[in-house]
Amino acid sequence: MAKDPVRVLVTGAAGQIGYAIVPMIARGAMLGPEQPVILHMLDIEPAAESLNGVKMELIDAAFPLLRGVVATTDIQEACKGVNIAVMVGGFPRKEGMERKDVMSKNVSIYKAQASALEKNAAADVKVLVVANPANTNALILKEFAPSIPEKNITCLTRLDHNRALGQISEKLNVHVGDVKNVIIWGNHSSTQYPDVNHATVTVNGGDKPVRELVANDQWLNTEFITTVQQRGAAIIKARKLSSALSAASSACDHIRDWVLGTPKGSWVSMGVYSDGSYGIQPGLVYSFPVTCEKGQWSIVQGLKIDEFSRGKLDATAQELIEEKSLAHSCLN
Ligand SMILES: NC(=O)c1ccc[n+]([C@@H]2O[C@H](COP(=O)([O-])OP(=O)(O)OC[C@H]3O[C@@H](n4cnc5c(N)ncnc54)[C@H](O)[C@@H]3O)[C@@H](O)[C@H]2O)c1
Ligand SMILES: O=C(O)C[C@H](O)C(=O)O
Repeated sequence: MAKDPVRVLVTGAAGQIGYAIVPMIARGAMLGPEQPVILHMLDIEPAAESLNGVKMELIDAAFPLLRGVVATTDIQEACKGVNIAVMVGGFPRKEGMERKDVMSKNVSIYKAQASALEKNAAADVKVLVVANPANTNALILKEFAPSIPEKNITCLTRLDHNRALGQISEKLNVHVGDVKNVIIWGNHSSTQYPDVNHATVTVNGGDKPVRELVANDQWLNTEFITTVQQRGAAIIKARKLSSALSAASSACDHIRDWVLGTPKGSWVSMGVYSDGSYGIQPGLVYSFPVTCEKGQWSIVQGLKIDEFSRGKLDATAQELIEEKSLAHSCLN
């Protein structure tokens, strides 16, 4: 039997990530090759004409899975009945800025859009916040949309996760698809902790620890970590624009695994509302290792955290505590 279409909202759809992600969604990269979709695209008034151009291109691309396009500058209309909301709308940082430098502009957008989502979206809407500062924007959205279950509001750290997989694959000269179970802990910022202590590579049908294969703790504990932490800044320096195709692709990965499930034996990183796991205080949106099944994520429990990692987990939590109070002061 033909499946009913799923309504997917992309905010900031006339921007860079928007332009990269809408064809991916319309081709099935987010919800699978059998799932029809209706795209809801939101942008602001000055971008209305450009947004309409994106709609024209979507029609011209004749995607068989695409069953409709709503392109609007009206937030209420954009949110009507959406099942998935990918929140990209906002302002990107420029060279020399930290992601929290776009805080005051972006958190107020998330406060305003929270109530529109709450009022208009499907009751079980799954929300992914991409715009920076992603964890704190997601937290603000959660606080101002109290009727959306907290488990349904997440932020993107899958890009950092994929960057970590990419660095290991390059170092070991192995296929990236054979590397798994890296972890991004904490904030999508330069304090995030990319952790390879539980990561493995499939070699001759068996899983071998990344630490054993790399055999260079000095590199893993220094350069590897800073490369992943600073990758967003390196892309901005090179392109003069922040990452877009990799962000769009990772956002599709995030939703796909959340909805369709993570492969057996592997986990991914997602920014989720903390429940106190690993000693991270509740009340923060923090990136954890998660597995997903039947549309629900759960934090992987029981991983051993050594002293080096403990310090890093706590430092990025501390930054999120500070961002949270800065965000609240921007909203007052
Ligand atoms: N979490 C991540 O891994 C990650 C990765 C890359 C980029 N980002 C962030 O994603 C965001 C978007 O990046 P981009 O490169 O696409 O930027 P962009 O400037 O190209 O596009 C952003 C779009 O959002 C629109 N917009 C602004 N205010 C809006 C509002 N109130 N409602 C709806 N739309 C609005 C703008 O008009 C623009 O079209 C930035 O904040 C960037 O820092 C996050
Ligand atoms: O670094 C940025 O500002 C953009 C994005 O968050 C990224 O990680 O590429």
